[in-house]
Amino acid sequence: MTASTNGKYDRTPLIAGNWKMNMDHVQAITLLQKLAWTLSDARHDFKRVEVAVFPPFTDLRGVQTLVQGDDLEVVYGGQDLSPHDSGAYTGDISGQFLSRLGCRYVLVGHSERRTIHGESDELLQGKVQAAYRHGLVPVLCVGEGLEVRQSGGHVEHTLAQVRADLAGLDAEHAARLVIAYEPVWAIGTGEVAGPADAQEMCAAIRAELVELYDADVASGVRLLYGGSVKASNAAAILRERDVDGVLVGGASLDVAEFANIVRFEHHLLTN
Ligand SMILES: O=C(CO)COP(=O)(O)O
Repeated sequence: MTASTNGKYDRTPLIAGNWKMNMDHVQAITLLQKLAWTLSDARHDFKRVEVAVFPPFTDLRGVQTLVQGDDLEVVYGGQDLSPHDSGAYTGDISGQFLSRLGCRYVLVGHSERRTIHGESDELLQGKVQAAYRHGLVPVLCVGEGLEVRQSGGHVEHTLAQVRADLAGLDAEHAARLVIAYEPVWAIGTGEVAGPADAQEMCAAIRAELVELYDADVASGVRLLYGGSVKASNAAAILRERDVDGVLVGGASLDVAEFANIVRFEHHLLTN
């Protein structure tokens, strides 16, 4: 256990807000400023619980300027990146650009990219590698759809994604990885996987990382849960042993709600 942990976790919890295709660059500044004020009023300790936001690409320059100008401790990342570094890839964004904008993280393989844009595991493998080439930490998103869940194949399905997307990644890089388990049936639906479901999958992913790498690597990787997370259910999910954070969609657009998720420890103490 290190000084930066919260006393219960071996890994610093990460509370991340995926804004998806919401908030233009003007709205983004207002949202982030309010979030920073709210957390500062609450004396949030960002070293104990890390806070990250994933705004649309067009917001990132403004976010960078605000974070640097006001010395904010919120970190940020891109929602996607190209597997390539530069060239004739119209509409794509290089990890180099994200890195230059001060991003710490980048989402890779969000289910909306996998389904709407048909992103394959082969492509995602290239994106994971590209993230590391540019000094970004990938937040690799995995998870099953409703049919797979109903057939009981959710663990094997999700682990197969982990294996495929991490193929060729060495232990040194893998140790810094973040993986988000986001069951597709629980995203934006109000359906939330129970804490036990989140723990089941996170434990299975951690065990898979022991197989793929070793126990040291596996114990350092942070595993998040995502899918209809709100202030009212976050604390129970985050209490689970292998769940090290949450990736929040809709609720991250509401400052008070998101701030309460960030302050889940407070809920653990008071509820
Ligand atoms: O996809 C998600 C986060 O990446 C989850 O979205 P919701 O929290 O809106 O269900």
